[in-house]
Amino acid sequence: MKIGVLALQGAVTEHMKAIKACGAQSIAVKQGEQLKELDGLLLPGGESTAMRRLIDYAQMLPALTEFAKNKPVFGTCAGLILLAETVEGEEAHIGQMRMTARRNAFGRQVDSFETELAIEGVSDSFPAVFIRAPKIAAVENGVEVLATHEGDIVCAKDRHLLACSFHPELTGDRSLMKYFIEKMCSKQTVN
Ligand SMILES: NC(=O)CC[C@H](N)C(=O)O
Repeated sequence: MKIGVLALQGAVTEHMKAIKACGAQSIAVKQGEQLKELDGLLLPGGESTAMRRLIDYAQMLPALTEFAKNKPVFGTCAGLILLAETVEGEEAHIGQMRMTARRNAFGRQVDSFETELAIEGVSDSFPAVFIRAPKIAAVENGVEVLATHEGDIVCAKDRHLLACSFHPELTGDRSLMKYFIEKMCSKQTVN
């Protein structure tokens, strides 16, 4: 199994390690061409505006959008924002996941926090690290809410697309990455 990590900016190395720890091959993706060989793609946390600029510079947006239409993609934090069909107050980016993202919904960098979350079908107590995290302000019909934090949606699944507000790569708990790789990438279902 080959899982790519969009490697233009953000928490790339940690995700590459997490993918390897789940028994898959991890590939640092810097060009659209590389997407062809992948079974799934991870969009890391970082800064979505910076990532979008680098995506445009590498002319990758059409290839990323095409990939996300029918292949498994997991967007974490800034990656969630890239995946969202609607981003409050700004243009969408890849835009394939049927939800609305609200950037920096949990405050500033100093308001970063860690909490234990119940994630449906994944874990009863997942250690979730929130760093200037977005929340999922709304989901459309058919999108499964997998986790909430104090009423806010922080993890959801839309067909072959998965997104979470927090940084799953920053702790040793690999259960969410395992879920993505084993349950979502190995099937290769096209809608
Ligand atoms: N840790 C993160 O990925 C933060 C996301 C960042 N605040 C953004 O809007 O892109």
